Amino acid sequence: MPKQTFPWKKIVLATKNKGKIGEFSRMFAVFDVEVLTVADFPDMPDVVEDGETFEANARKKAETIAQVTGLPALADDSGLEVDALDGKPGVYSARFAGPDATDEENNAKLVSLLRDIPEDKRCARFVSVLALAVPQGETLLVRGTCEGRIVLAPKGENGFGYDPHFFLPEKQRTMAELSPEEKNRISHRGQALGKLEAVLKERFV
Ligand SMILES: O=P(O)(O)OP(=O)(O)OP(=O)(O)OC[C@H]1O[C@@H](n2cnc3c(O)ncnc32)[C@H](O)[C@@H]1O
Ligand SMILES: [Mg+2]
Repeated sequence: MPKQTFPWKKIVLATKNKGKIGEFSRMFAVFDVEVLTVADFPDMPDVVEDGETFEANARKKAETIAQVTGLPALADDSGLEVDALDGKPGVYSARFAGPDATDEENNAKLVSLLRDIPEDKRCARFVSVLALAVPQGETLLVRGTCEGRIVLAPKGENGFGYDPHFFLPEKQRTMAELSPEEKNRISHRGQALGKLEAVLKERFV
């Protein structure tokens, strides 16, 4: 199948998260663009995610990497919002259990906080904000969400992060039980990339 045209020849993924890189690589395979990551460049600065919103952090990551590489850069700032925890962990999802927390530690903290809350009160959503920064021009921001609920027992081997604890009622499976294609079709990241694609089509075709 011929690849769909893309406004640029190259794009840099401004993320160090292997799970995100895997998902984006698959999603970008339909476009005629070379996908690079920060690992392809020596001496990339570490971006401090000190914003109060997903938008602020995504913008900072994308603009920093676009500036140092001279290429369009796509960043994703994402996380989990649990209603019973007043939207936590939110922008702190990666560091929920501490500054260098692993996925396992973050999941253990999530489970410990929700243990006494009945399952029908454990509504949650994944949020992904994508920022596309181009060397000249305004940064584009889009937001995608995916609704579900938190289960205490992890299930599934796919995905990353909170996926084994994120249950999708309409699929009757956790996010980690979906194939990579299925996850991309319904996920917060897939939704956000769809919106970005629509904005790019409007601007550049
Ligand atoms: O900042 P970068 O380098 O992109 O990588 P990161 O892992 O630090 O990413 P974030 O700052 O955006 O933190 C998002 C956290 O939310 C969680 N998360 C985001 N998307 C997820 C998904 O699709 N499935 C499960 N957990 C996800 C995951 O634990 C991440 O550590
Ligand atoms: Mg991060």
